[in-house]
Amino acid sequence: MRSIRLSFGDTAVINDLDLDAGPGEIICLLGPSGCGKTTTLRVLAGLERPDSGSVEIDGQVVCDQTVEVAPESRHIGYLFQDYALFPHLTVAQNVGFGIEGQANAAHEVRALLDRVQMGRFAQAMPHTLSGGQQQRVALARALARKPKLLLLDEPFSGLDTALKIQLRESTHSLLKEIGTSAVIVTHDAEEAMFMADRIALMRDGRIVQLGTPAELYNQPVDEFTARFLGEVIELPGQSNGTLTATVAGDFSSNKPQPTGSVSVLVRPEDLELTSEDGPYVIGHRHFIGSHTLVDLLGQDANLPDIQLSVPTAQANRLQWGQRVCPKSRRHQPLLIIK
Ligand SMILES: Nc1ncnc2c1ncn2[C@@H]1O[C@H](COP(=O)(O)OP(=O)(O)OP(=O)(O)O)[C@@H](O)[C@H]1O
Repeated sequence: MRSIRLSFGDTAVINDLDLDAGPGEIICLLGPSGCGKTTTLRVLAGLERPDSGSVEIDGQVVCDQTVEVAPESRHIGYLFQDYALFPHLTVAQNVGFGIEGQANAAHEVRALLDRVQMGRFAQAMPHTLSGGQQQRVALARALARKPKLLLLDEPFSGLDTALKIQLRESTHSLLKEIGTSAVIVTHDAEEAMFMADRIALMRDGRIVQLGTPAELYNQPVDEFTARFLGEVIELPGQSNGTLTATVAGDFSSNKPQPTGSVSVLVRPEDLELTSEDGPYVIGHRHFIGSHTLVDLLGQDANLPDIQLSVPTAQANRLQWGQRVCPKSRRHQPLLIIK
């Protein structure tokens, strides 16, 4: 899609949005509630007409100022957030809906249901299925017409954590096996990192950053991206423009930096705890298995408390009130901000 703009009344919901998905590529639209993810998906599907811009699917313009191809003629599959299965049709009829007349339709339906491990439920009615089973049927139905592009809106929301993890894995494998390009909407950064080849992080109807999960996680363009993708620790620092000194060590960056008093953002896993006499003391420890979360209480007014995940064996050797110092494993910061 190119230069897409869309307003509802006076409110601009999509602002000049460009997005491409390569063959077989999985793109995740990630962002907070209301940033325009679902609307972007609906524009791709033809369920919403943009005020300007164009949409092309597999080399064919399906929407611009003069063209408007109907949703059913766009060769897309759409997996709705609530799955939207037809309640009065069986599982097999749901999957076969729209391909009934085609040669081999029954065989295709059976093969798809087997692929999503729902073969033995072919004659079941949707209301008798669990949420996870309904999701798999809806996925099979979305794939039945062999779409050029598959659109999935929050495909794992409303499922419990264990099932979500299992379905993410199986959906990812299936999409990669079939090789369909897909755009997935989610507000869950971990889910986006798991599923996506590239993530488009959105805010206020714009893409803030587009890149691989590792690029967004390790080289965020701004504080919003850094915090949205994972936990961040903020260390106060003094910068001369090239080198920034903090309690956890010196940071240098090849990008221009602000000078004077700054904040250095780092990922918690880039800090290690040393028993060196430092400006923090040990506070509460929260055992969570192989690691323990340790509260470090800043002993200086401008040093906020932080929490680090420390191997439990090391954490058990720490004493309440002991002075310690975190050290950075890397000299490259995530970001330096004023
Ligand atoms: N048909 C509509 N009429 C008016 N406003 C709408 C309409 N559809 C969406 N909006 C508004 O557009 C904005 C973006 O909505 P959208 O559903 O695309 O966001 P989202 O990022 O998918 O959010 P969520 O994760 O909560 O679903 C929101 O402020 C929403 O209230």
